[in-house]
This record gives sequence, structure tokens and C-alpha cells, in this order.
Amino acid sequence: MSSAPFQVMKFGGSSVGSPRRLRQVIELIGTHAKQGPLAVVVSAMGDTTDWLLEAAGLATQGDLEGALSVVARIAHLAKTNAAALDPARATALAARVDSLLAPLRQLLQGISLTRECSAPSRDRVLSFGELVSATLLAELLTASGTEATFRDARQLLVTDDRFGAARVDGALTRERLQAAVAGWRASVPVLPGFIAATPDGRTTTLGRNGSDYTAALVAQGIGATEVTVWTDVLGLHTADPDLVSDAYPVAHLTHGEGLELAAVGVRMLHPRTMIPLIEAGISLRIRNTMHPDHPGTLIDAIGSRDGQRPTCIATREELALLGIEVRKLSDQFQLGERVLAALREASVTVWLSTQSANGQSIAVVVPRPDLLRARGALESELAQELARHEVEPLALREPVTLLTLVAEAMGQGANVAGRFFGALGAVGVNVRASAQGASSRSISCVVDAADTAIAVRTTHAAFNLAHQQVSLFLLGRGTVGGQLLAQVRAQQALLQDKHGIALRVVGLADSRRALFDAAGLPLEGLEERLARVEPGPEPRTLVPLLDELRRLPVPILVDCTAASGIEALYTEAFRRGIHVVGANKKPLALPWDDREALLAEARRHHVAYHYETTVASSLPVIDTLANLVRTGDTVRLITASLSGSVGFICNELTAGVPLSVAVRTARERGFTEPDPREDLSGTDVARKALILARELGLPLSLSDVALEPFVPEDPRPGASVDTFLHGLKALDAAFADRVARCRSAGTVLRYLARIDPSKVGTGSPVIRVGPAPVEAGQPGADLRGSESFVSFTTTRHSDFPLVVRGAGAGGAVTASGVLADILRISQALRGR
Ligand SMILES: NC(=O)C1=CN([C@@H]2O[C@H](COP(=O)(O)OP(=O)(O)OC[C@H]3O[C@@H](n4cnc5c(N)ncnc54)[C@H](OP(=O)(O)O)[C@@H]3O)[C@@H](O)[C@H]2O)C=CC1
Ligand SMILES: N[C@@H](CC=O)C(=O)O
Repeated sequence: MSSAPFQVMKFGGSSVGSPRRLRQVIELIGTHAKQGPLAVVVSAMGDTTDWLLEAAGLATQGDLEGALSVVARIAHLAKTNAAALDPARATALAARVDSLLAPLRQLLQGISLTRECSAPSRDRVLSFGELVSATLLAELLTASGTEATFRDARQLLVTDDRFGAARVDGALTRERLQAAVAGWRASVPVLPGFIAATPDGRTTTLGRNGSDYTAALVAQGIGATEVTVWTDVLGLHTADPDLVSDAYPVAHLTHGEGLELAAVGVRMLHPRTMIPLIEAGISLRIRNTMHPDHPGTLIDAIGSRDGQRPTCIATREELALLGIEVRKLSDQFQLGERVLAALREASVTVWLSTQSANGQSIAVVVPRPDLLRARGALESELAQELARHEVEPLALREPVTLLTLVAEAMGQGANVAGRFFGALGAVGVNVRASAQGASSRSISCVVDAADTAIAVRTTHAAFNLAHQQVSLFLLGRGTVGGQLLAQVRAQQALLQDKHGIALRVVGLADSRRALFDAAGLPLEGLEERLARVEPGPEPRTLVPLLDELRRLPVPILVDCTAASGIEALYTEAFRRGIHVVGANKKPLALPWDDREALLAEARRHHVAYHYETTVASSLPVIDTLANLVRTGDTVRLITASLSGSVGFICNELTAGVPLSVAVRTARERGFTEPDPREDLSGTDVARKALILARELGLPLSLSDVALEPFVPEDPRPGASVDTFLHGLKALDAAFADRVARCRSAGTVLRYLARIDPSKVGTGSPVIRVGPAPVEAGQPGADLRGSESFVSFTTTRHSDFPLVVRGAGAGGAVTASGVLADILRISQALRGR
């Protein structure tokens, strides 16, 4: 007979709740029993425990008939499962179920007569669930060819008589198990979980997660090396998958991490279960019965090799934060001790307590359902001090959530707390209280319940626990928006695999239609799908969709429109914690105070507003300027060719192409604004120059720009774009003449902007925009196609100005700049 150590496997109620699942369990046990000695612990089938409670409740109300009908339901489930797996013995197994449940029927009869269900009776009632499932499982295993024997846990696990949550006598239990195990090698022992007995044989139950605890005690008692808890999930996840859709099972944790997670309330673990395992050095595996090939999560003494890597984020919701502050502290006050003792006395669980350094104030986090009790206990403990106004009235905040980041050796990792709180601050989540465990394995904070989802997702992303999901709501499906969709489509897989960023387009809108799906819109054929949406008569309000967007991971509103007045939507987005990436210059060219208010709103709500593409498309102009200013350089002059379309038109004119044709071509290539008059009038360049001047801190407005149009003002401003373009023919000859004059003077026609901060306060315009003949060899003379350039003369770059040059317009380049802005937000939130 093998002398190999035992393994213990525990199966939860849902694993044995249906014939299909039960069959998987029997196969699993059969396979593992062939590999070495095995002990099995099983919970009650499906919802049996709830039904037993229901039966006890009905019996207590005197409704014996109702209680017995619930027992019939329990019997039916057990018999159906048994018959499906062993049809040949269905009748015999049904009789077995009936005989097992006969004492339950009698017990319920007794309860219905006395209308009293004492704690011992309740435990006895509950025990039938596990007794039936363990008995049947042993029989079905044997019938399937795996020799198994029912072993009554009540003869092995000894507890005190705290019925409902009995305390185990560890020494006596180990003694009994050690004595029993010798006879277990020939036949797989199947033990009911959750139940035990007092030394005099009265049935007790072990409370929440009781069957896991049984498995741990059995493993410790019989010298097993591993306990596998078979469940419905693939393992212990990095965060609650209901809150973080890309949370994933952690492969390997240390016992210490497991204990920490159990202590902060992770449902799958309980400190009681962890302790015997830690004491005996037993590994715990969490695996999924439906995916037996998946390794699940292993929790052992070694854990993951990368000890510094944060692993899991645990959340405990439905809590309340109570703050107590002493007005004047004396040596005798001992606020912390008194508060904690009073709460202990009132049997209130304290999930977190944190005291100020001088002991003057303490904040405690308690379960919301216990709040009244907790308040009562504290108010009575501090009654005298409250009456004398020595203590402030209790401050209450509810509902709140406790968020805990758990990792082995976290204390040795660099700036974990800084990253944790920084990431939360960046998305505007207020930390109401915080604490770092003495073990240095955990750091916890309390946030408002309304912030739970965003806080968990942000923390999850900040510690690179998974792919960071980014939720995009794209406005505009034209030249830039269309290209952006194409680039997201093309880059999605690479961004996810190589950079851990999962971009999801959740919304797409044009001026009169919108599509939105929080789960993500399929990108294939998306623009066509939007085009098929019945358009509204006028621009629809998108604010309700922002309410949906705000709840998604890293929500970003992406503005690829040229819409006026869109700043109102930005403001609504900022207020909802939504970031904005805009290619639209108009919100940045609002009157100074309005633009300042807009940016202030973004700052107030701790969200990003990136707009690199508003000046010279994807060229790094705004970023370069910001870096110059931030590093203390002084910008003395900016000269630039800021219009890709007008630059292109100038080159075409120089090559002999008529103006009307050149403008049409620029438009076809996606260089112009939706209305090319914005380019030709110089308004677009004026906006860009203004954006740059404002980055320098100059409080200027569009009316301050000295503007000479490239093409004279349209005499019919309300005319359609086509009519305007047609009318341009009338200017062809004049422009050909203008270009010829430039050529004979050895210059090329350009349309330039000049920002000269030294003019501030002189009465001369700081910003000038207009046509300019540029001599060969001068900056801008040799621009090709739609190229733009920006030249910064600064204190540090005085002899050789810093020049940024490249394609200054076009759908693909602009979209790539928008995408870069989006990725910038995502990276900032990951704390990199
Ligand atoms: N093209 C370029 O090279 C560059 C462009 N930009 C800027 O990018 C923006 C977009 O330009 P471009 O793609 O060329 O323009 P397009 O005209 O090609 O596309 C604009 C899109 O915006 C939509 N739209 C208009 N108003 C709204 C609204 N209120 N809500 C939702 N959608 C709306 C339009 O829908 P509908 O069809 O229904 O009108 C259209 O789909 C502009 O602000 C431009 O200045 C910046 C740098 C370079
Ligand atoms: N119409 C603009 C496009 C970029 O902002 C231009 O011509 O530069």
C-alpha cells in the first residue's frame, strides 16, 4: 500500500448540485485517486443549505406541511442527481436518501410542535445537507469504480458548543484524525464539510466557509501536503471580476498573501482555513471543476518569485466610516483603546482603524448593518466626554468601501503607497482613511462607495495587473475620425499584447446620430452601421451617454469634429471624471476667461485634456513648447507655417496649378477644415497661433490677432462650400500673378504666423498671421506638400532655433496624433 502523503479535495455545493457537475466531480476524484491517496470533503448539494434554513423557519412558525415540502424538494434534488449517475440503483439510492432524511422530518416535527428552533437544533437541521451529499457521493464513487467510504466528520472534528460557529479543539481533532487515517488508504474517505460535534456527540456547524475549514483541518490532521478547493472560478482573481472585467486568476501566492486576503474579506478564503494550512506548511489550490486542466491559483509557503509585484486588490463593500475626535487630549484619555474595546464589547467587527499620531482622533470602519450598534456603543462609552463637549460629535460617512492592495514584501517595493494613492488621486478618487499593514503585505484605503468601481479599476491598471482597458467615445467619423477608427482597428491587438492596453470603442457619433455599447462596438463596418442609424432632426444631446461612459474603465471622449460650442460637452465630461482628447481647436480659441474656465474644470476633476493635434497635426509642437516653458527657458519668438492645407496650396501654386484646383485637391486629400474658408481666411492659423501664445501664458484672444487672409473674404459667407469653391476660379489669375511676382523676386509664397512675446504691452500685435514671400534658404522656403514648421527662438535656443517640421495636415497623421494623446492618458494612469 502506498505511503505517499494524502491530498485533500473539497467540492462546493454547486460542484455537486447537478448530474452534469456531479459527473465531472466523480471523474476528477477517480483520476486523482489513481495518482495517490486522497480524502474528499463535500458541501451540501446546490441550494440545500438555504432550503434547510427555510424548512427550519417554516417549522418554527408551526408550518410542518410547508417544512416537509421543503424536505421533499431536498430529497428530490438528491434522488435526481443519484438516479442520473447510477440509474441501475436509482430505487436503492432513493431509499437511502429517504432513510437519511427521516430523522430530519422528525426533528422538524418537534420544532413545529414547540415552535422553537434552538441553536443546537438549527445546527442539527443544517447538518443533513452535507450528510446526504457525502453519503451519496461515496456511493456513486464506488459504483463508478472508485472505492469510497462515507466518514462522519462528527466523529473526527471536535468543537465546543458555540452552535452556529463552533470553535474546533485542534489537539483532539488532530488526535482523532491521526488515529483514523490508517484505515483510509484502501478506500477514498468522503467527509461531510461544515459539520462537527461536541465531545459529547452533539452536532455543531463551523460557520461561513465551513467546508473549506473542514478540508484544512482534515489535511492538517492526516498530514496531507495539499488541499484543492474545487469551485466555479478559475482561481483567485487579481480583483473582483464583477468590477474589473479584465481581472485574471493569480497563478501563485504566498500563504501570507492568502491570509492577508482572507483577513480583508476575500470571499474565497477565510483566516480560519488558512491558519491550519500555514501551521502545517500545506499548499492550497483553488481550481475550477469545469476547467480541470487549468492550474488555478496555488497558495503555498513560497509564492511567486517576484516578491515585489502587487498581486491582488480586495474590496469590501457596505461599510461605514466613523470618526471620533477629542477636542483637548489628556494623558488619561486613551481614545483608541476605549473605542476599540467598546466596539469589541458590542461584537462589532472593525475592518480598519487608524489613529492620528498624537492619538487625538481615530477613524474606524465597521459593517454598515452594525452601524447603529457601533454608534450606540461609542456614544455610551464616550457619553460623559460628549456631554462635556470634550469630544466632537461622531462623524459618519457611509456607504464606503475598503480597498486593499495585497502583495508579499510590499513594504520593500519602491513607493507602492505613492503609486496607489497617486493613481486614485489622478482619477479624482478621495481617500477617506488609509492604513498599511504591519506585515507590509497590504495597504488599505477607504473610498466612497460611489467610487468603488473606478478606484478598483484604476488601482488594477496602475499596478499593471492586467491589460488596461480604455473606453473611447469618438465624436466625428470624417477624415480624422475615420482614420482613427482604422488605426485603432489595426493597432488593437499589438497594443494589447505588447503594451497591455486594451482599446475599446464604446461610442461613435456624428452630428445627428450616435451608437453606444458599454461592452464595446465591433469595429468592422462601424461607420456604415452609424450611417444606417436614423438621424435626428438636430444634434442630439450626448450627455446621457456620458453617464454610461463614466462607469467604464479609463473613459475618454475623443473629439474629431470641428463643432462649435462643444466645450459644453467637454465640461459635462470633466465633471463626470471623463478625460478628453480633442483635435478640435475651437474650444481652445474661446475668449480667454472661457478657455481658462474649461481647463480649470478639467483640473478640478483631475482629468486629462490633451490637444496636441490642434496645432500642426501630429507634430510635437505643444508638448515641445510646454517642455521649454516647464524647464525654465524663455520663448522669445515663434515663427511658423501652421496650415498644412495653405502650405500645400502655396506649393501647388508655385508649381503652376490654379488656386481653385489646388484648393479642391487640398480638400480631397483631407488637409482642409470641413469648411475650407476657415483655412483660406487664415482663421484656422489664427486659432493655432493663439493656442501657442496661450501655452506661453499670454492672455490673448482671437480679436488680438493681426490677421491678413490668404484669400480675400468670401463676399457670400452663407454660401455652400461647393458654391464657394466654384467661385474661387475668379481668383485663379490674380494668384498666378502673385506667385509669378514672388518667383521673379527670388521668393516663394508662404502663409506664416509670428508670435512675439516682446510686443506684449507695446501696442503692437503679439500675434501676426498673413501671407509672406520667403527667400530661398530662409526657414519655410523649402516646405514640401502639406509640410508645416514651427521655429522656437528661446534663451537657450538663440543661435539655432529649435525647429519642429513635418506633415502638418491629413487624416492619417492627425489620427495618429490623437491616438498618441489617448495612449498618453492610459500610460499616465498606469503610473509609468
Ligand atoms: N484634417 C486634418 O488634417 C486635421 C484636422 N484637425 C481637426 O480635426 C477635426 C475634424 O476634422 P476632419 O476630420 O477633417 O473633419 P470632417 O468634416 O471630415 O469630419 C467631421 C466629423 O465630425 C462630425 N460632427 C460634426 N459636428 C458634430 C457634433 N456636434 N457631434 C458629433 N459629431 C459631429 C461630422 O458629422 P456629420 O457628417 O454628421 O457632419 C463628421 O463626422 C477638426 O476640428 C479639424 O480642425 C486637426 C488637425 C489636422
Ligand atoms: N486644416 C488644417 C488641418 C490641421 O489642423 C490645416 O490645413 O492645417
